Amino acid sequence: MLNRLRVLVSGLSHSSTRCCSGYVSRMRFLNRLKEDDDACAEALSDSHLMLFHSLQPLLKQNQDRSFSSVSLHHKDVESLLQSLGADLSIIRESVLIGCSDTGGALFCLDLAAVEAAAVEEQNGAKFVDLRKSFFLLSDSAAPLVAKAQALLRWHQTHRFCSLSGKPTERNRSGSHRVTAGSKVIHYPQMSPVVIALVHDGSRCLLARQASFPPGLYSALAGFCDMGESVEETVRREVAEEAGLEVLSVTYSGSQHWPFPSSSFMIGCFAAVSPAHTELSVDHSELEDARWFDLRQIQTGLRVPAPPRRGGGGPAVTWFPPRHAIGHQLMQEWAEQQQTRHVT
Ligand SMILES: NC(=O)C1=CN([C@@H]2O[C@H](COP(=O)(O)OP(=O)(O)OC[C@H]3O[C@@H](n4cnc5c(N)ncnc54)[C@H](O)[C@@H]3O)[C@@H](O)[C@H]2O)C=CC1
Ligand SMILES: [Mg+2]
Repeated sequence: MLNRLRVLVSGLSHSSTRCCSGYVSRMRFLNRLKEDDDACAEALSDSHLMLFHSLQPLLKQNQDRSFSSVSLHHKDVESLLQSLGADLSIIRESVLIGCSDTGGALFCLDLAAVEAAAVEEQNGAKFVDLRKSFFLLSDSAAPLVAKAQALLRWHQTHRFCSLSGKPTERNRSGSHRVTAGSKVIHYPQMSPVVIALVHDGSRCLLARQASFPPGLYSALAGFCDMGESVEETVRREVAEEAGLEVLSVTYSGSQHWPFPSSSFMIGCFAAVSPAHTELSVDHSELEDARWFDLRQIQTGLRVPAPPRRGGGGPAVTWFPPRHAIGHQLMQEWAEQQQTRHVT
């Protein structure tokens, strides 16, 4: 499942600026780089940098037609910037995002200061909007690209202290910013959001907002209010949006979601009574909400996201891509239903 602990990559080198194999070693290595500016600067000089331009990741198409993000070694980024006559000091803006599969630290860098087309041409790749990238990248690659973009965005939008209005300065890894001349520290933040697959025992409830692409349905979602527990948010959102009373809430998994700015999605199942399933949809929030049975969910899960455009007919019903937690909830529910029918 999406957020069951997924070990990013393994590393084998034992030098001080590279992480060792094993999850504990890698996490301690990354934590040291967050806290020690000198160690981080040293690691950066022998690291790969995932490239962005104006928050769009650089993607290249592989021989098997799949897509991957482009990460260049520090020295290749220097060569690239030199060839474009750009200031090499922008590399200092790199943000630490994890460990690469060759064992070194992995950073990301936004090349907004140089011409996008020149970078694309030199790398045989394209800068692609993040939403589009999500549909092109594999479900193992998309989360790291999303994390990188979210951190770059956070740095771009937190250049000033919200308390004093003074400029903020980042540490070397980019794990936090400090208000100039003070000890006020600012850390990247996510907004907690619940996403709940409401079910009545044999069907589940999906909805679409007017802003969704045609035919897309997903589980109900909503931002947590200050002071609320996850269970309270689920009960409130389902009551507000669909007019239903939730009887019980079960946690499934979680996910960082970069749109429109970082949310922390908490995925749950929400049971309602099969005797009280009549919907009263809040049309200021939702364009439509409907009950789907197992067969309809299984059919929808097989439709590629987004589906190929047909010739003007009614939009086919489709669900979020495989790596979205909305998809994972539907998949899990369908598997549970199937097991119930078999046993
Ligand atoms: N990963 C996935 O599968 C899915 C992710 N989502 C994400 O969940 C998020 C929340 O879903 P919605 O139904 O839009 O939420 P929602 O039902 O809470 O409605 C959004 C409204 O809540 C208010 N709001 C309260 N706190 C807010 C905050 N911290 N940031 C922004 N607006 C806030 C605003 O008025 C906004 O228009 C969306 O950003 C969407 O991208 C939604 C469905 C599927
Ligand atoms: Mg909502």
